[in-house]
Amino acid sequence: MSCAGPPIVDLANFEERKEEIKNELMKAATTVGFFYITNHGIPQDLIDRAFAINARYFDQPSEVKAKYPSVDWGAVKLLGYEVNRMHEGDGLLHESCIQKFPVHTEMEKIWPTEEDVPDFKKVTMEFMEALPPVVDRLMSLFALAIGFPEDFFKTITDVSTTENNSFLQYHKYPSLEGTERKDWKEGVNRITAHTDESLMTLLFNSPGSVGLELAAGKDGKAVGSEVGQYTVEGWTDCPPKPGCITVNVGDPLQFWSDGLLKSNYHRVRMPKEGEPLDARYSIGWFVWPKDDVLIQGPAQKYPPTTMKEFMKVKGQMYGNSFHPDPEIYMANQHVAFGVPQLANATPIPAAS
Ligand SMILES: O=C(O)CCC(=O)C(=O)O
Ligand SMILES: [Fe+2]
Repeated sequence: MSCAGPPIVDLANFEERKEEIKNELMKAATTVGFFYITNHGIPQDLIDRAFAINARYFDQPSEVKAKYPSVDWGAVKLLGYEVNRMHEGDGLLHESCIQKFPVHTEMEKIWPTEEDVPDFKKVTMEFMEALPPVVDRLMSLFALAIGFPEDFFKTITDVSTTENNSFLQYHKYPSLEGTERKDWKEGVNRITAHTDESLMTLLFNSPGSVGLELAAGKDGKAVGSEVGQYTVEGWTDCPPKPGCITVNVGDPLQFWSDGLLKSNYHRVRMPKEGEPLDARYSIGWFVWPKDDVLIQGPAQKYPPTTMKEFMKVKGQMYGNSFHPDPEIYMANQHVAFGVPQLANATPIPAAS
């Protein structure tokens, strides 16, 4: 097992160890912006079943997946199936589908039927229900550390109301077997460099999956602000760890903490020489604050905003890159997701 990657924070005996855990979380979140959690309470068997459903969903023929397309939905667009191609009409680089709690009635159009993907709804619901308690524990400690009441984020992210926007995203990065490495254009990634628009993301990567990288803290450097010129430097691997969930800070938490907690760049790069070319699966739980809640830290370092306003500025789901320097951040707003990789992309054959 590799020792690389962000720190591991052990959540065992949470109630008795709150102070210690808070300090460890803050150390990671204020530097790397990423950390692993262990003893998080989510049974491995449930995670395995969610991954099995993930594969079962994406293994359906395109016509089946096309029955459950994305729909515009308030400030956060998309529910349902989405694809990201290297270039219009070329090979598939990444597919995803988004699920929310059924308190959102739009979900009725999104759940695949039992015939199409048996057990999809059952397992997805069981998995989603297991996640908020983990988020609440982490966010209660971040709230205290930032200077808010312990339950500050609990109300803002409460999943039981229709105002809630948190979502689960199943990802598949189709197999690259049969493609020629020399045909991969330089700079093409399975997911390009981005920061998350969520308050916080719980990321599940299947064992042995490669490619997640992060550019942490001061080593992450945005270069250029023109479309096609944008790069980030200082990448390090963030491999999956057995029994751990990868967690990262997102943009609104950086705002809410007056820049203390870092929403750092990350990406999924293409496999290196010798690494597996098979399909890669991951699952993200994107903790999303309610649309109209005022986002501002105790020191008011950044201008106040709301999720609705922030998403307008950020533009797209996989929008643009947040930079801790507000000037660079604003300058980067027009650098759309995928543009750098699309501009020079070489086709790879479509996955079957
Ligand atoms: O698939 C992964 O490991 C990363 C996905 C990701 O960064 C995202 O969905 O925001
Ligand atoms: Fe991300």
